[in-house]
Amino acid sequence: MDLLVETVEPRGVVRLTLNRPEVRNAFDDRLIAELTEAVLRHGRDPAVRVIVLAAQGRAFSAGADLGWMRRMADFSRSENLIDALELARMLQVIDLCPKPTVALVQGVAYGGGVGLVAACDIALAAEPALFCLSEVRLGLIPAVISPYVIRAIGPRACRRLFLTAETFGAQRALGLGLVSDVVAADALEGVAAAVIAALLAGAPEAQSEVKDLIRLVENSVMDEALLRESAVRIADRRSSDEAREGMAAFLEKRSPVWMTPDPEGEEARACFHDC
Ligand SMILES: C/C(=C\C(=O)SCCNC(=O)CCNC(=O)[C@H](O)C(C)(C)COP(=O)(O)OP(=O)(O)OC[C@H]1O[C@@H](n2cnc3c(N)ncnc32)[C@H](O)[C@@H]1OP(=O)(O)O)CC(=O)O
Repeated sequence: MDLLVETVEPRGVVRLTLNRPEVRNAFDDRLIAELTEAVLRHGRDPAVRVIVLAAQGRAFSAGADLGWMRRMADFSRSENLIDALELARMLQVIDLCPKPTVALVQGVAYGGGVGLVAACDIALAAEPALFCLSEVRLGLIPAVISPYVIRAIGPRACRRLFLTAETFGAQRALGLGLVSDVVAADALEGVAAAVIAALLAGAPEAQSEVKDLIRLVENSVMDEALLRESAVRIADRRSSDEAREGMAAFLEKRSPVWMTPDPEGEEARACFHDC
């Protein structure tokens, strides 16, 4: 399997591991299809609370598989377009996933690998991680990844990094906003566990709505309609079951009990997580 899919502890966490270490986890059409399907399926599953994206071996991802890209070069324009749209869809599915996504970047991320990092909500990078938007050195362009990378680090930094294709380390990635944290290599799993615990303590529907709201703000100009929309959302949220439970738990000095639908969809099930 090019993608390992595991349900791991604590309950509610799914770990997706890129598993093509022999090509530094470069993704071809098969891995793209597997990753897209896995994120879609687990993103819809009410029992899943957090999706972790990790990688096997010493690289996080060398981006698009250049053997596959080279083969595609001999196909027609429309076949290339269909193929490129699948790559674009994979990033969009990760970006729009209603569950929090956490990338564990333990090694190099090149080209499309940087796109994967940028599309996740949270990215933890281990010190040896190296990043490169290498496309122009290959005569390619960072195209389908650009919306996510430009959103993460802004157009000024993108001009520098897209045009020079220079490599940069985890600390610079942190300064640019490409990753959320930099940790020592041997601390990556421990920090990930702490972040996952914090995510599990939050209310699932509220987290999904937060992601939606961030997207709305990112895609809007700061106008009256946006201010009103954000007010409408919190007004509605206050009376939601989750908010009632969260506020009651605080006032009663206890941990909240988040309700999630049964995985079979038959009955509501209480899901308790320690804060
Ligand atoms: C998404 C879009 C575009 C892209 O993503 S374009 C691709 C961008 N990626 C790159 O430029 C990375 C190219 N690879 C490297 O520079 C290096 O391999 C590395 C990632 C820095 C790792 O170096 P290391 O020394 O650890 O490993 P090797 O170079 O010896 O590679 C081992 C093995 O893996 C093969 N390989 C590496 N990367 C790829 C790749 N991207 N595709 C296919 N194969 C790859 C390499 O050839 C070696 O194979 P051997 O058979 O063992 O020789 C477009 C958009 O945004 O729209």
